[in-house]
Amino acid sequence: MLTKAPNVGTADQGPTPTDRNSAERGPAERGPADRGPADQTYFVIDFDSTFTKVEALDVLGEISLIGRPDRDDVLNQIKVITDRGMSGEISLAESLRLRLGLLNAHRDHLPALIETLMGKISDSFQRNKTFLTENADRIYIVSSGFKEFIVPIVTALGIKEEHVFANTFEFDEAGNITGCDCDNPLSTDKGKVKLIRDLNLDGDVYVIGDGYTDYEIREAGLANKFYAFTENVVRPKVIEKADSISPSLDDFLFENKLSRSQSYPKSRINVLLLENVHPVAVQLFEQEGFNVEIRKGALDEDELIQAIQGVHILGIRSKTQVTRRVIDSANKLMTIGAFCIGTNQIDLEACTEKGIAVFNAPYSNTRSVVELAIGEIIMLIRNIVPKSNLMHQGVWDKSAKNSFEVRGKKLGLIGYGNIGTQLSVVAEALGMEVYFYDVVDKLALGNARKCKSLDELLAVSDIISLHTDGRKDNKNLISYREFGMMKNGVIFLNLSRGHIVDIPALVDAIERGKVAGAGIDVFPYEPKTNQEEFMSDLRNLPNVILTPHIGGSTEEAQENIGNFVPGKLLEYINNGSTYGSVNFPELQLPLLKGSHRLLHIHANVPGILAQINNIFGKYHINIQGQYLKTTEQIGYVITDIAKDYSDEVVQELKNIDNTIKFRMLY
Ligand SMILES: NC(=O)c1ccc[n+]([C@@H]2O[C@H](COP(=O)([O-])OP(=O)(O)OC[C@H]3O[C@@H](n4cnc5c(N)ncnc54)[C@H](O)[C@@H]3O)[C@@H](O)[C@H]2O)c1
Ligand SMILES: O=C(O)[C@H](O)COP(=O)(O)O
Repeated sequence: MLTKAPNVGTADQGPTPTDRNSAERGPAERGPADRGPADQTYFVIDFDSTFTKVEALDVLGEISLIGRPDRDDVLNQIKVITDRGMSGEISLAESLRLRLGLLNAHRDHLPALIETLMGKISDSFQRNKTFLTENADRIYIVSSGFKEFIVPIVTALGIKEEHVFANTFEFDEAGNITGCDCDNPLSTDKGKVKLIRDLNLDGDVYVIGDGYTDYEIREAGLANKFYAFTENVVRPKVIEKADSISPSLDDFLFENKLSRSQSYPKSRINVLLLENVHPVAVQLFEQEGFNVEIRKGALDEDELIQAIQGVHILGIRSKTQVTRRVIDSANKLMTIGAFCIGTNQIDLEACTEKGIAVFNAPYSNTRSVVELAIGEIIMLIRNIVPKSNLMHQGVWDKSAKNSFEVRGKKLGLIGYGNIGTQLSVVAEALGMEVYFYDVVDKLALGNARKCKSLDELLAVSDIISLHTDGRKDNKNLISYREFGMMKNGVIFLNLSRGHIVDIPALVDAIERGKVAGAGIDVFPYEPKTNQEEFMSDLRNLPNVILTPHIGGSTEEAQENIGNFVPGKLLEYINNGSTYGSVNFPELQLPLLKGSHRLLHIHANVPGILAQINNIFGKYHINIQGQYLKTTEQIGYVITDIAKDYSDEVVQELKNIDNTIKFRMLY
């Protein structure tokens, strides 16, 4: 059932994963409680590389040095000096003096500088304008930069001008910047310390910045905590001094339970990508602000159990076995992306029971498999492999014996899904007669003929290609009996899943000449990494093409998958949409705008929706949109509500019997 209400729009939210059974106080539980700071709490915020993504004097140099032949060289010198000053290697006063000397800047350069900086405000500061505005009384910008450009930038986000403490430029009569006001403590070493001492803030002080001079405030005992801000720049020397690291302002606000734009800071979302997933996927997750860890090969069960701790999003390909033990031990896992078609390597039942949504890429590599199958069919029926091997040994064996055209041959496809049907069409274009057998009644494409049974297909085909899915029941689908039913000299291909073919039976059929040529891409056991030796009785048999599970391994397919799967995972994480999930009720949700979205995953038993709505009724909460979909095992209810609600509502929703997972998005 799907119920829907209007007026739901966009939002930029992170997830708030909460496992009902988890003892840990999860972020979802914090949502409505996250309000303003206690009285007499002050936030001291740095400007360059914290409030903005850049160092303003670097940008000023880019403007003021335009046309100078040594521009790049001078800019580089400025950057080096900035970094040395920021990490405490040289004094602040020295760093300022050196940089101003190199800049050759003029008053007329300032409007362009301000315009550039306006576009370089740190993303998380832009997102949290409401926090900055609502708490303007307690926020101080303290910087060794210059008021001339800081004030217009920070006041645009609600900061009070009188709370901006920074240097001021000195100009000569012609408007050239000649230096800075030397009486300002911020132009001197430990200037921020002097300033904060003079401010005499009466309460708790939290300092957020990327530089050593920010840490000095804490070192002097004038702040409760120093947060190293790493959204734009990571300075190891500063980090090692910090009480805490804030990869974004959202993270800082989350840590301090303050109201913020994201329900859960994206910088806290951990992604683990295994098996050489395409770099475009890494990029997509990083652009989103997630932490991404990548590993080249697959992991075994114990390794994965270790690696998955704290991971919210797992990305794998066909090799990694995600067993029930792995799922049971995953403490934060919300979703799994199979960067391939097959999902037989994942215990989907265990995932569903734990409320973990699984996605795959059902189409992105199908064409690649089809092309490889066609290529192999031609190579095998022409007996090319032995001929090529002989040529490498210097043997010239020109003959037409056992070499045939594919035109007019009968191709039997077992499994007529996304790959089987495409292969059917391409094979017909080459003049082959296509037969197929599928357990599901499928529409025949082109002139393909449907077989009533597997046996019928086995008996009629000159070439047999396997394209069934990897469900457990298909283990040894093709064994001694099936090879026995095939024509003598059949060409046999398996580019689907290794366990579907009984390898001893295949070896026997090849050795007896029943199978004249075989193309095998998938194996019951496959090496975990490229370093592991491939062991198989299929090695060194005549006219057998062995490939290392590369049916879908083309640049095009991998890039397509690398784009497709993160798209699905991000929609789920950011919006709750499950469209395309292989184990969850599928819901394509509208983007969220202006409301809070509560996502409730539960065992599919009667009465849960009524219980959820009773709670909303009890607390007089107006539902702006509600969506429900169920599968046999689970139900997924999404409710968009107005922002104002209490902790009790969340607690009661989580306490409903049979709740599997609950999270909130805003
Ligand atoms: N070698 C590779 O690199 C590579 C790449 C992509 C896909 N694959 C594998 O190829 C296979 C096919 O992929 P797809 O995208 O076409 O899958 P699909 O799900 O679209 O199609 C599979 C078809 O097989 C049918 N089927 C299942 N069991 C059957 C049986 N016992 N007898 C007859 N029909 C049966 C299903 O009804 C379905 O129509 C999958 O196993 C997939 O994992 C391998
Ligand atoms: O299921 C698939 O798509 C194929 O088997 C390809 O798997 P891979 O991504 O591990 O190569």
